Amino acid sequence: MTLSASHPLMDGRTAGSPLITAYRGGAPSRRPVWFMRQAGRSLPEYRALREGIGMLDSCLRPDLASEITLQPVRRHGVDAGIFFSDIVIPLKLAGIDVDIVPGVGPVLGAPVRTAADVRALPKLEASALDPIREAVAMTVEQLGTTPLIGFAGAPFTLAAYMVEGRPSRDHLGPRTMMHADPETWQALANWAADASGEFLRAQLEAGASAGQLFDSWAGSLGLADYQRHVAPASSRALNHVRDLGAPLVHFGTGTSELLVAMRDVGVDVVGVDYRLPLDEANRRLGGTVPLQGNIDPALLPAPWEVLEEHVRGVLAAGDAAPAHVVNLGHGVPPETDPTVLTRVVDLIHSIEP
Ligand SMILES: Cc1c2[nH]c(c1CCC(=O)O)Cc1[nH]c(c(CCC(=O)O)c1C)Cc1[nH]c(c(CCC(=O)O)c1C)Cc1[nH]c(c(C)c1CCC(=O)O)C2
Repeated sequence: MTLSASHPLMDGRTAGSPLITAYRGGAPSRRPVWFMRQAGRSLPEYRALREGIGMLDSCLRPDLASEITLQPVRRHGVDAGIFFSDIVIPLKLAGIDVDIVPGVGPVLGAPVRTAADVRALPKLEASALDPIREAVAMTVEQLGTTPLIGFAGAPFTLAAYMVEGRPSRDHLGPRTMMHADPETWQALANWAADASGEFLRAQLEAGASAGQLFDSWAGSLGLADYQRHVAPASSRALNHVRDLGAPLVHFGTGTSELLVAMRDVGVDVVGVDYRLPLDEANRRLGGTVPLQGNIDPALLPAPWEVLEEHVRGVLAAGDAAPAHVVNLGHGVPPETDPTVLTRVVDLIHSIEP
């Protein structure tokens, strides 16, 4: 463990928090809850702050990134902040031409498709991550005993954007490359692993108390492809931070068939999307790890009675796991009424852990 003695996980601020207790498989004082994409367009205070400022620019201004991270913690009383940034920030900081186009997602100036393209990828310099370190440090200062979760994109999800050059449905480009030119694929996946790993390490060292690897698009892969062409790179990304001793979470969507393989890259907690009930996910994992999930975002606009019954069902299914951190099965949809999220948090906290 090389976190400094004044790190929130080391100086007594967050180690006993409900989130970190549950991530470590213990019995928390209340059932912890946070939401993927809790910061963002569902909040009017976010839209006001972002007025006229590009998404990636806002991520690289420490004062803005910090304030946006804190907004949902103040409003909803969730058990964690998730650092406001994006999985493509390490690409941007390495000098790659990438932007986030509103309503579309990450778009690259030039896709990365050949061995020469991969060889020409720039190295992410440690000093380029300074705005990230500064934003995290400002944020944990304000968060006090509430832990901050750092994150990074998993190599497959990042490489999917890099090969396609933009969001795609089926991720044919990267899935072709891993078979047609496995050496180039491996070099690209390793580049992405190292960039993501360093991005996550910067957040953890600067004060984040846990880390989540997002492999949002891993569900487009069969198990054999995942194990052979993807899992080693995901493990390599996490090798950058394992010595720090902070709990690590692994999440993807459409990954019901991949849960065991995703655990086996070496994580403490598995995130489950909305497709698989948590008791079944726990059965597939043999009761080995705490689970995070999995309120269906589609139910957030449903009548309260319908949503409440669903949330209670998620908690009951989560009881099967060694420990449970409540989340959504994917991110908060931008049109979500934020008062509903606060009500969900209050409901969860009112129930015996
Ligand atoms: C696939 C992925 C991306 N980025 C991310 C993932 C993995 C998680 C997931 O599956 O959702 C990760 C991410 N992106 C963002 C966060 C912040 C923390 C959080 O609150 O969860 C996190 C953890 C902010 C963001 N990242 C983005 C927004 C929206 C930007 C805006 O406000 O206009 C936010 C708040 C942009 C983004 N960035 C990306 C997409 C697909 C988009 C949406 C594009 C759109 O619909 O406009 C790539």
